[in-house]
Amino acid sequence: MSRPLPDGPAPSPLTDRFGRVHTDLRVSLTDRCNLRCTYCMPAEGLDWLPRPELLTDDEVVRLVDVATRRLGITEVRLTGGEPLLRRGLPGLVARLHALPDPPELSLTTNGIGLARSAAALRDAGLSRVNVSLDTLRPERFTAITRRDRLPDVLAGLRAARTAGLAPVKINTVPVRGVNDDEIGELAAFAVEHGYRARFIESMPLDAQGAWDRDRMVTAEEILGRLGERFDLIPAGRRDNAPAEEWRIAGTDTVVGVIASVTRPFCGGCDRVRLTADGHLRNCLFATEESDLRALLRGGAEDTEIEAAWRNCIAGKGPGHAIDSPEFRRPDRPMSAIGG
Ligand SMILES: Nc1nc2c(ncn2[C@@H]2O[C@H](COP(=O)(O)OP(=O)(O)OP(=O)(O)O)[C@@H](O)[C@H]2O)c(=O)[nH]1
Ligand SMILES: C[S@@+](CC[C@H](N)C(=O)[O-])C[C@H]1O[C@@H](n2cnc3c(N)ncnc32)[C@H](O)[C@@H]1O
Ligand code: SF4
Ligand code: SF4
Repeated sequence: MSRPLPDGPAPSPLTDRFGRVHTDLRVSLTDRCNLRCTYCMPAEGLDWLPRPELLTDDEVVRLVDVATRRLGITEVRLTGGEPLLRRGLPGLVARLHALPDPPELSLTTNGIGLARSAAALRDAGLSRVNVSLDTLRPERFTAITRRDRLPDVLAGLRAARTAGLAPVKINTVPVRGVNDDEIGELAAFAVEHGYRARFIESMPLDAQGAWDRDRMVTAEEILGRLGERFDLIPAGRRDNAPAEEWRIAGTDTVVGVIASVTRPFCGGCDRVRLTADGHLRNCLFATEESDLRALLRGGAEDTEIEAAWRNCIAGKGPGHAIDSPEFRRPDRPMSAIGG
């Protein structure tokens, strides 16, 4: 939505050739991670970006400033890799919150370290947080993430709720034969503790290229599992958000399904992504990027950054083509794009 500015014209919307208006920016703050989820990256990790290649805090703030003042971006989600690994994150959040046209700020995290930082992040201006959790069973957690950190994640969830980073949403990627039998339990856990639960179809974006459609648990199956245990009342979809949502009858708990593969929502896509090394991507599955870091470090004016951004969005395709024979994985995996 266009908003008037105290010192200039309202930003003109960031519209692509299909008429989709982009208001949601996802910013990856690092490609590093302290977990090794099997559906995301290999046990040995990846060749992390060298630190000088990462955008500095000043550079992130400058790009978000341009995006909010000139391009109509209203929401910014901080992600990664694991964004809580970024040093001084509350300070960066505070700077983004203090911009002339501050966006709504949210965070997607694996929750490790959130127990320590939730209150500081809220005080800095973070609105809400989504925490990834694939199982409630310690041994299974270690098998899925290759790290023994379940208590840290649960403590992070509690701290986020206590800090009022609401709603706290849990993101679960069910994998057949691994944790798909826990869908009902995870939803019951959300009811008991006042979280929202979302179940995500896995996508061919793991770094090892091992994604297998047959191991992906479909939205239909997820809803079948939930339906065995609960009555679900449709709650619709919030604007262009990926999650279709239901309220669990007799509770205030909302559960969602993100069916990127079997029920793609590309027709309403309002997202653009900035990688940790400053490359703009018009789609999770984009095969081309626009190097904003080179512009920044070359001394570009705001107008040049704005033009590059609009040009990137102008080249956006209709959506992913996971089911097409021509489908080609992007060069970067999910953890390096910013999920
Ligand atoms: N295909 C596709 N999937 C997406 C996109 N954005 C998010 N997702 C999927 O949704 C999952 C959860 O993303 P989150 O980072 O929690 O963000 P979100 O669901 O947009 O967050 P809310 O604003 O709280 O609804 C990701 O892991 C992706 O699998 C997108 O633009 N395209
Ligand atoms: C890439 S992670 C980055 C943020 C943080 N490390 C986390 O796990 O929340 C963002 C989201 O992507 C999801 N994700 C990772 N690999 C995925 C895949 N192959 N398909 C679908 N979602 C995936 C994770 O479950 C998580 O909810
Ligand atoms: S899903 Fe998130 S926590 Fe898991 S390995 Fe990927 S980036 Fe790390
Ligand atoms: S796959 Fe691309 S076009 Fe489709 S919703 Fe995701 S980012 Fe948007």
